[in-house]
Amino acid sequence: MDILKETIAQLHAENPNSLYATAIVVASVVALQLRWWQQHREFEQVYGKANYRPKYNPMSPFGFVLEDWAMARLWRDRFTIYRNSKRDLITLEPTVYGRPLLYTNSIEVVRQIGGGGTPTGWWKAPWAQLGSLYWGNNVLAVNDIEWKKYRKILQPAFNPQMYELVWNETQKLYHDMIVADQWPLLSGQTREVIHAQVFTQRLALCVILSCGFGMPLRWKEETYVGSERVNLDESIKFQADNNMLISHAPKWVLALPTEKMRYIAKCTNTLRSWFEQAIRNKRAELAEILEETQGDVDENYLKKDVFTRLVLASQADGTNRLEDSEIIGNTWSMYFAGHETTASVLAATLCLLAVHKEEQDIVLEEIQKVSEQCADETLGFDQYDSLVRTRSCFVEALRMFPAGTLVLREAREDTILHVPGIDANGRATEEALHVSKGTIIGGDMVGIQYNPRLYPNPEVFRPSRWYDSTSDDTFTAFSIGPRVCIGRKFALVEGVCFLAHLLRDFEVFPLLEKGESVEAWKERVLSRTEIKFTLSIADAPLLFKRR
Ligand code: HEM
Repeated sequence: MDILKETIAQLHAENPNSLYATAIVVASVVALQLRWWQQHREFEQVYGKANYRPKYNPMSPFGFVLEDWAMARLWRDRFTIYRNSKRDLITLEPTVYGRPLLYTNSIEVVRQIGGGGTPTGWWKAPWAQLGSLYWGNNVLAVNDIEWKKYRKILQPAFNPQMYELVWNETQKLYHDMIVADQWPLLSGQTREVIHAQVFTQRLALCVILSCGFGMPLRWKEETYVGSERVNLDESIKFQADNNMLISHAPKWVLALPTEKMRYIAKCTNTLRSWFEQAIRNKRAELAEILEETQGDVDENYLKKDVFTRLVLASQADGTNRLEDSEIIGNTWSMYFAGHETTASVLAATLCLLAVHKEEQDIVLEEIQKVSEQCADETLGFDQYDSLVRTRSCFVEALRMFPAGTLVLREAREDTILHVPGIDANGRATEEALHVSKGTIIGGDMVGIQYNPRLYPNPEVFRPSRWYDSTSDDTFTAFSIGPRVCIGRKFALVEGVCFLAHLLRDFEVFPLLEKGESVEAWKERVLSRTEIKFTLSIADAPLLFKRR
């Protein structure tokens, strides 16, 4: 306030006409404040007094910059924010900046809002998708006919052949990693890893490149692209970490001559060159195949991988045709959705197993038993279904650290939501809540995974909750309904294969700092997350001992 007064006084001194300017500034501030106040009043009239008051709207740029996307606070308060609400829904009213919105920790509500394939009901509002639309329209960000078109192009690539490839590629990369990074080979030898994410991210990048895009990469292979001499892995990571800034900041901010902005430009150019080159190469490959087969291309080739299908669609006629920007947008969304997410969950699984020796023993017993039934003890994709306990550890870690944090939707019309809850006598209830057009709701994936109605004692790492899962739909952290994660099985196969190989060869322990107890390690590692576009465990310091 003092700064405002000083600025006004200075303006007056320098120029008497500044009175008009001052009046305009003050009127704008008052109008904004009134608008803010009116929005909040209307919201309270419809949905009742706020249950939760963070400073900023979690999805706003302010929330992102000033409070680690304010999601950090939702993570910190995950055991308490829904406690005083009788229904699995709260009203969240920012006290400093941003529109009020609803938040839910009910998977049943997510099922109702999670569509996006119809022109009515709930949708992914374009204002909330700026971060995902930077590279072009894509399946993650759009709605209605466009979404259906992308999903129809991409879905056939997610087939048993692809999952088998994911398994084989993960297995190959694991062995590559052991040799290239010189992991110990003699029993009892150890390896200290300060950030397990370094190798889980490399794995996830190589697997998505190979199985999603048909571009195999060896563990140590360099991925320099174009003239900028920036590594591809690094560019993707930097882009993802700074996505909010890149997609929301005005052009002049990105052109500022600071080190960070120059590096952002380099990473963006690297990725753009890579996308353009990849499209050119794929078009050339397709032309050759069409010539060789005289247009009679094998059905399996047409389902081959996501990238082939996207480039093929750019040669289609009519409404199914894709522009280059749509190929790039969809390629980016696959990278983004399929890379960091899986890598984060793998790191979290290893951390949780490091401090739950009893669970590690259960998994080892399963892996050894299943291996014994294989020729040469080589685990193949056929064994995936038998590794139930290994998969359960991955899914339980995903529950505790849900990499996809938010299913965000806006009501396109007045509608009714059926919201579950529990009454004062502990009986299950269901409320029909009238929701007005324009209301925003966040399907809070952290809230859902820690909802005691869905997962009793949610703070406990208990993989056995998943032993009897007969349907993938029970893995709620991948969302639910028509817009369920398209890469769900891809991530599960990659995670299980890598864990089965690593845990068969190595015992994992927490890597303690000097004088640190295991309890202190748990506090340092398991209670801190990093939330950018995805949620991940902040650090994963581990010690691996060769069995
Ligand atoms: C553990 C790993 C993963 C987690 C936790 C995860 C989580 C999610 C969630 C929660 C959604 C719903 C988002 C929304 O509706 O707003 C989603 C959608 C999506 N995911 Fe995943 N995902 C993972 C791995 C993958 C992989 C490996 C791929 C690709 C190979 C992928 C591709 C996608 C795509 C394209 C969508 C958009 C689907 C649509 O809207 O139709 N994800 N994911």
